[in-house]
Amino acid sequence: MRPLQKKIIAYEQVQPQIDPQTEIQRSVDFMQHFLQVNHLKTLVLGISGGQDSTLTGKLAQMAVSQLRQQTEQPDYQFIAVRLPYGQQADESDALAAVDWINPDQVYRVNIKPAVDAAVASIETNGLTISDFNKGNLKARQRMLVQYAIAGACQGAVVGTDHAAENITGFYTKYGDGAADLTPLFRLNKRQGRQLLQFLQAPKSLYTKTPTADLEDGRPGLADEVALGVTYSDIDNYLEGRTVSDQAATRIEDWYRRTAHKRRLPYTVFDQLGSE
Ligand SMILES: NC(=O)c1ccc[n+]([C@@H]2O[C@H](COP(=O)([O-])OP(=O)(O)OC[C@H]3O[C@@H](n4cnc5c(N)ncnc54)[C@H](O)[C@@H]3O)[C@@H](O)[C@H]2O)c1
Ligand SMILES: Nc1ncnc2c1ncn2[C@@H]1O[C@H](COP(=O)(O)O)[C@@H](O)[C@H]1O
Ligand SMILES: O=P(O)(O)OP(=O)(O)O
Ligand SMILES: [Mg+2]
Repeated sequence: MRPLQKKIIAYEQVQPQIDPQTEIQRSVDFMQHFLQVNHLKTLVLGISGGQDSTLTGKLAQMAVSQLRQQTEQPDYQFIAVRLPYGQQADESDALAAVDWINPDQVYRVNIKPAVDAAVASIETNGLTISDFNKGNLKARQRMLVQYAIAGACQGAVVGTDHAAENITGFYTKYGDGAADLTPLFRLNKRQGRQLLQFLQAPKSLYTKTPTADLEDGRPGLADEVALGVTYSDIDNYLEGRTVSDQAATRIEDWYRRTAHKRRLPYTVFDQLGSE
């Protein structure tokens, strides 16, 4: 195994094989424990219609439903948040995901007015906000809304980050990368799919092409196209298998370039340039 591969696997804590039932219970137990020790009542998560939020949302709903039964406290709840930027092209997938999760509450906030207003205000200073940059602003606006909801409901924001996204830093810093707990951490993309299959999710939701869908000019751009490497290669790498030198180099390049996202902000005590 490549030396950096070994180091990354140790950090991401991915197992080469999993038992889906065990991992489902592990994430559910973790979320319940998190709520109880922090005296919080609500889990909040944006549901996009993609694989990761479908799985995380289902596990969050399972966690609070069981907790209500076990504790006889009715105030534990899961709030699913629909956060389209105007009209979402794959709205039907988002509705199918919400339908399957069957959340206690569903809120809907159109982020378009806030995002467009922010871009317009910033641009009055003579700056141009690129479509890519605006995409990250959308992700941050979604996070802002989720934190406002959590703040109003004794809640915590759940993140959907998992090993295959974490290793590549394929998320917006302080956007979808910001959360209070990440119950999928340790799983790669195919293991998340395994959990959805075990839970008998609609097949279309776990066979769907993963997309951040952030850019106006490239709607539904596949993560794998943006990354230049497939999830299959990333998953194999994380399971300690051999992948082509080209794929490994690409993955390790993403890993190095995004080191700043997997840590707290730099301070005067940091050795800059040492990562
Ligand atoms: N597919 C899409 O539609 C789409 C659109 C936008 C973004 N994305 C993805 O979302 C992710 C986010 O994009 P991003 O990483 O360009 O933006 P980001 O906002 O997550 O991170 C960039 C910011 O991090 C900070 N930063 C950069 N390098 C740093 C360093 N070495 N040390 C400390 N801070 C540093 C800077 O503030 C910079 O603006 C990417 O993986 C991108 O591909 C996808
Ligand atoms: N359109 C969306 N509605 C609600 N929540 C969303 C939407 N798009 C993204 N999200 C949330 O962000 C994460 C990350 O998405 P990626 O596809 O991995 O970029 C997603 O899991 C949702 O929680
Ligand atoms: O985060 P999601 O739910 O949008 O899943 P994907 O990353 O597969 O688009
Ligand atoms: Mg997505």
